Order: sequence, then structure tokens, then C-alpha cells
Amino acid sequence: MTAIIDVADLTKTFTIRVKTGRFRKTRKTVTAVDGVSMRLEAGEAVGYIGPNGAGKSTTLKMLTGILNPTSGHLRVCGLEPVPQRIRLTKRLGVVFGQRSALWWDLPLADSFDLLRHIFDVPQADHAARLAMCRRLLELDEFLQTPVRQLSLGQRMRGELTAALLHGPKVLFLDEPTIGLDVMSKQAVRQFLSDIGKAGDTTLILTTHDLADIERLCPRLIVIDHGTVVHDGTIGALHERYGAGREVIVDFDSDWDPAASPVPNRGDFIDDNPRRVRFRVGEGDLSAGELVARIASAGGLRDVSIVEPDIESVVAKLYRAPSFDGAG
Ligand SMILES: Nc1ncnc2c1ncn2[C@@H]1O[C@H](COP(=O)(O)OP(=O)(O)OP(=O)(O)O)[C@@H](O)[C@H]1O
Repeated sequence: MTAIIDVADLTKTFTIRVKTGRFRKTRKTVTAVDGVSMRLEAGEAVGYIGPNGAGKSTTLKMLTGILNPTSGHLRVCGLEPVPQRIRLTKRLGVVFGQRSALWWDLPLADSFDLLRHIFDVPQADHAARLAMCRRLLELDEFLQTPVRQLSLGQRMRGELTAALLHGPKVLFLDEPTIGLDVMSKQAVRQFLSDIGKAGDTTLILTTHDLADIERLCPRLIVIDHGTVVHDGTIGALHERYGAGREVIVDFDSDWDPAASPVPNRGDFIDDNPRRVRFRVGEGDLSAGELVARIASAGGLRDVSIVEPDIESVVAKLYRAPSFDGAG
């Protein structure tokens, strides 16, 4: 299968001038992206995350043809982004949470109309896509409002529509829910989830809001210091860095640690000897085995398994002093 995004050993360096004395400046090379490789199949939804300064925006700028790579292989929709930027633009949709692709003084509907002409979209296709966005994003009540009068949540719904009206093959989303209230976030996530499920559009989502990723992206690529440090499912990330799964057990009578049927560490919750938290980690029993052993020893009243949240797993990954490569 041909990849819709095919990146191998992509590198970008910047040369900056730093002050080294009162009147002296020296040139210094900053490596923003350092040998990134990834292949995305058509219709995938991928989260591209990393701490501040990791190289996410620089990668996106190279993928969308804004920046020339220093070295490496790069194809998006079979095209080379910078030399073939005009052809590529018709196949891409881009949403940058902090910037607008809309005309500030025009009503939203007029911006959409202008975009139809710019991208030369057949009237019927435009009408069908706009109708879908109007329905899913509930645009009608502010379609005639000038963009500068829209709330952030309304504008973001407009931005998403603007990015999709020409029927892009790949949609790049940079912080699409930043600053939105809970309701708007939910609306945007639901919309993107519908787009993702339809399977016609490849989604690449860059965000610091990990709930976006959990909701939308089965695959997660994590970058740090310009290098890919994880490429896989969120589940794989939990397995690799999680080690924080907990099994909470309620017993019929006080629990005696000395007579525990399991080697896992257990602690009383709120000093209640009938409520015990067992930690599940490397080397210990799995959660299933642990519950089975406790159940067969008798006296088990209730059990629940608490997954570590993605925020803490990713925080652990970011804090790790060195990574052992992608995987
Ligand atoms: N035009 C530039 N000139 C010099 N250095 C740059 C330039 N653009 C980015 N950098 C540097 O490259 C590195 C990666 O920056 P980038 O903006 O890609 O990170 P990011 O992962 O998008 O960060 P954030 O989450 O903060 O947006 C940083 O060290 C940054 O200072």
C-alpha cells in the first residue's frame, strides 16, 4: 500500500546568531528535526505530540511545504511539498488554532464562497460539503456574522469548515481545541471523530491536550529533541511507560498483608483495612491474574481496575532521561 505521507530521515537545521560578548555574535546550528521517519496510510488518524520545542511545528511546516527540509525524503500525497506546493495545497487542509484562514471582515458564508473560487471547487461538491459541516458543526446561527464578531468556538468551527470545503486528502490540525470551552471542545472532537471514521481524510493532530488524542487518534507519534521516541498505539505507550495500573479490592473482612495470596504491593485506602489498592507493574502478576488469585482465596466483595491516565503516562515519557528509540 502506498503511504499518503512518507517521511524518511527528515532533518531541519536552523542557523542562528547568538551573542557571545558585548560586540560579538557567533553562528550556532539548531537541529529542530533530527532524522524523523514515519509512514501514514490514507485514512489514518495520528496524534503528533511532544514537549515544547520538540520539533512538531517544524515537521508540520515541512509537510505542508512552508519550509524546505535540510535533508531527508519527504512525500505527501505523492508530491514533494515545497517544489509542488501549489498542487499539494489542493490536497491539504490546514487548521492552526492560533491563526485564521478566514476573512476577518466578511460574513463566514462569504469566506466559504471565496474559498470555493480559490480552490475551484465544483458547486455541487461545495454545497454537499458545506451542508455536512452546517449540520455537524451547527453553523447556521452565525453563518452571516462577520468573522471578527465570532466567539473563539464559533470561529474554530468556521476554520474547520474552511479547511474541508475543497475535500482535502490530508487534514493537519495544530491545537484545534486550544482555548475552547467544554461544549465547543466536544463539538469539535465529535466532528473530527466523524471525519476520521468516514475514512476519506487522513488526520494529523498536534496538540498539548491529550484528551483530543485519546478521543481521535488510535496511533500516536511522540517526538522529543527532534527525534521520534514512540510510534504506536496509546495502549502500547501505557504498557511501556504506564506501570501505574491499580486494582482496587473491597474485602468482606479486614485484609491481612501477611496472608496475601499475591506478591503485588497493597495499601489500605483511607486507612480502611477492607479497601486495598494493589499496584500492577513489571515483574508482578497481571491485573487479571491478581484478581483471579484474590478471588480464589475468598472474601472478595468488589473489584475495580484503574488505568493510569494518559497525562501521567506522557509526563513520565517526557521526563525519561533518555529514550531507547522508537517502537
Ligand atoms: N525559524 C527558526 N529559527 C531558529 N530556530 C527555530 C526556528 N523555528 C524553530 N526553531 C527551533 O527549533 C526547535 C523546534 O521548534 P518547534 O517550533 O518545531 O517546536 P514545537 O514542538 O512545535 O514546540 P511547541 O510545542 O512549543 O509549539 C526549537 O528549539 C525552536 O527554538
